[in-house]
Amino acid sequence: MEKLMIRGGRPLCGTVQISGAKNSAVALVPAALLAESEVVLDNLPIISDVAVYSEILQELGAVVKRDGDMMRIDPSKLSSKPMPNGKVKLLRASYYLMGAMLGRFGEAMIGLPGGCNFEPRPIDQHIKGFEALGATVTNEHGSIRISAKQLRGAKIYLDVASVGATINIMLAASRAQGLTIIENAAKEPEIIDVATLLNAMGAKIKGAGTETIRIEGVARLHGCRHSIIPDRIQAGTYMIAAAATRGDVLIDNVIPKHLEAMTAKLEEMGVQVIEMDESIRIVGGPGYSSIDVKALVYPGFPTDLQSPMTTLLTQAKGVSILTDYVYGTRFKHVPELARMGANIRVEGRSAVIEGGKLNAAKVRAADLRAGAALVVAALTVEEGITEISGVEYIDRGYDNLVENLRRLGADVWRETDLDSSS
Ligand SMILES: CC(=O)N[C@H]1[C@@H](OP(=O)(O)OP(=O)(O)OC[C@H]2O[C@@H](n3ccc(=O)[nH]c3=O)[C@H](O)[C@@H]2O)O[C@H](CO)[C@@H](O)[C@@H]1O
Ligand SMILES: C=C(OP(=O)(O)O)C(=O)O
Repeated sequence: MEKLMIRGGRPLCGTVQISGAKNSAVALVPAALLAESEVVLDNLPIISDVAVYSEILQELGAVVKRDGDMMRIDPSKLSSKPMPNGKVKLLRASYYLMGAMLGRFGEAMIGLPGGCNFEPRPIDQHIKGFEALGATVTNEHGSIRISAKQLRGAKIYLDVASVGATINIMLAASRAQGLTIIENAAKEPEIIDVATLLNAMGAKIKGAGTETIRIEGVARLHGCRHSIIPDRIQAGTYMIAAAATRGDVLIDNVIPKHLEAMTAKLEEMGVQVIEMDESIRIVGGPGYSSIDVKALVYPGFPTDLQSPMTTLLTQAKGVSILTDYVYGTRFKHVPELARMGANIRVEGRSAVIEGGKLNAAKVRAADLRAGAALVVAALTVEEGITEISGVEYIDRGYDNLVENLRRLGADVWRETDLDSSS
């Protein structure tokens, strides 16, 4: 295992290129399994979640070729195979194999997903959707077995606007007989990206990005070429890091519309945000005001930016309150920030943050965005070196992090974490 070493105190300055979105990529790669010929994905992020997914696809018999940010997936020789354990346990989004394999073969046997377990993350709405489509779903020793002689379109109301359930139902329903209507669907941009890919493969999906999605099932899907949308969470993290270090950073290859909640909150604090067509410039200032933030489903402030935003709020004057209405206990970054001198208390689903300087410390990333919060914190520290272990979580979602930060002037490097290997 490795750890990140950061000597902070330098304002980030320059330009950073944002890669394709993790949460799109981990859905688009399994979506390709529904095609009967080659799918080419461009602008894929180089992150461990995608690397693991490509290994899973090869175990299932797909031919996968990767060249930088491009991946060719030929699923024509794919076979239906149970995947109870192994790599599916390494990432959360392995649940998309359920919808993809069910759509392609009428059956799937997949182990329960792994990934960042910052709190219990049920998949009851995914299962409710598969059952509504006519599948039988059983839990066998921690694996989900799903089978259907013939998937049939249905009207499905989601109790919560779940990103994963919306996409999983779209995947399976693309190959069902007749019309599926998802009500109270999630509206995240990654859902539109998946629908765009599926439609390019021959699916008939309308309404993605709204709360009602209509999917007219088709008999077969074919290959295509698709470019993945930019990662709004990665972009938001760099926006936060630029503001926290009082820097001046141009964040390039973004869709500013996807970052409206982030932009609004930064402006409210007193950060200068300049939006262009495909980039956003952040100009930090000497002092920021405390604010309240509510993490909500899209287009609200994203829960995936809640942890790094907590760090930024330690740099504001006074008391800020950050409430997470999506994941009410996603606060594993808080005790680690406290080791760095932060004054934060968790009350119910809120973090109450009092502004103040942070110190260097040895800290541990317990999940992906908790890791991002610690990286931003370390960049603000004026004296000493912060050591962040648990880098494997950060590598799940940040393409080229160390190089990007170095190009922006940060003093950051990786070292072998001898403590974790002993
Ligand atoms: C791979 C991927 O895209 N991950 C994202 C996805 O996760 P994921 O798709 O797992 O998150 P969901 O949108 O499903 O979860 C939203 C809320 O619904 C609840 N819920 C969800 C499903 C279900 O069957 N039952 C249920 O109760 C969850 O506990 C949570 O409180 O959306 C989350 C919310 O934006 C993000 O934090 C994750 O980065
Ligand atoms: C929670 C996240 O991802 P996942 O759902 O893949 O664990 C995230 O990206 O912040």
